[in-house]
Amino acid sequence: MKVAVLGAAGGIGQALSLLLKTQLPAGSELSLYDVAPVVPGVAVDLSHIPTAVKVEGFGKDDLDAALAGADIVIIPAGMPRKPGMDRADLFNVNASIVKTLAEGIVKNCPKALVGVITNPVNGTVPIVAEVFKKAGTYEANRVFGVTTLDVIRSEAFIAELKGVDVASVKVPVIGGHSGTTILPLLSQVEGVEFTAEEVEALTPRIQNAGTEVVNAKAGGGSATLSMGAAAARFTQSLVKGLQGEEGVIDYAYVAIDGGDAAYFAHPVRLGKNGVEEILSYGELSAFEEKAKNDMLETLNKDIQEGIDFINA
Ligand SMILES: NC(=O)C1=CN([C@@H]2O[C@H](COP(=O)(O)OP(=O)(O)OC[C@H]3O[C@@H](n4cnc5c(N)ncnc54)[C@H](O)[C@@H]3O)[C@@H](O)[C@H]2O)C=CC1
Ligand SMILES: O=C([O-])CC(=O)C(=O)O
Repeated sequence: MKVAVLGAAGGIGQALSLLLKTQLPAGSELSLYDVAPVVPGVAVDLSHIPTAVKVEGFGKDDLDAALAGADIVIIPAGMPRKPGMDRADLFNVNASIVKTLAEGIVKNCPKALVGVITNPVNGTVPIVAEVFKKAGTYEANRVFGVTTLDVIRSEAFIAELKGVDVASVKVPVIGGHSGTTILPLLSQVEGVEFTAEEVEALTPRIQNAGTEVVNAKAGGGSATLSMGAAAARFTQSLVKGLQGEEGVIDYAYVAIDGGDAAYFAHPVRLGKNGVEEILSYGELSAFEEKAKNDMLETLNKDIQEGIDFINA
């Protein structure tokens, strides 16, 4: 199993790479790519951790070698937010970074499963898909926007609010990955009940949790450690699917035919080809149904911006 992390020297990239070095199956290869000159050092540093995962670092001119034969590519490359910015404000800088990296994937590992972390995820996932379409290598089941941070935050906040064991909390989160497009389905959380007031307070807390971190870091970036943990958890789901494990279900922002929008976070069953089945997110409460309908205009605009970036 070869896993490539593109943007591996950054805040998320380093946290994720550390977790992958300690969690990937024995015999895996971890390929670290970044344009920052520190990346070979990150690889040497990680290589001193005694696990059976081989780590190699690749600098800015070595994207081809970093990607050659990769089974999974995770992309946290790009600029993070500062206080006062929306994720959409990152589009201009990050769109071209994601485009370049997607072109590298087309050339070197067109069958890889690709997890996009770079914001704005609502628009960067369509960019990857459009690059693959242009090259004739697109398979919708292999491209994912990583929304796991919304899921793990929901788990943490609910366990804290309700005083329950966090390991027992499971929270579906659907939609996109910015503001109101993030929709936690609190009505479906088993074993806990929420009052209407709790739903009205907790839903925006989850939607604005990224901003909570951006403001607390006061200009020093956005979530990196929790995102590293989230991305490691999602990568493990992809790995388990590739290894043929049965019943691997996770949430991700994926292309949907005839769904709420062209891309929408759903529960998906993962397997040897990535998404084996897009599962229904089930019944929504009246509050959730309204929140879903209200978000679609923003989400569709974000998606179109990504599509237009490649095709305009
Ligand atoms: N999907 C999600 O839930 C989340 C997404 N993010 C996003 O992840 C991205 C990265 O965030 P951080 O790691 O905090 O930023 P960072 O600035 O710490 O790291 C970004 C890394 O990307 C590298 N990079 C820039 N251009 C590159 C290129 N063309 N090829 C390879 N590497 C390149 C930089 O050298 C740097 O090492 C941001 O866009 C941020 O908004 C952050 C948190 C959560
Ligand atoms: O808020 C940001 O800019 C980073 C992010 O996507 C998150 O933490 O959910």
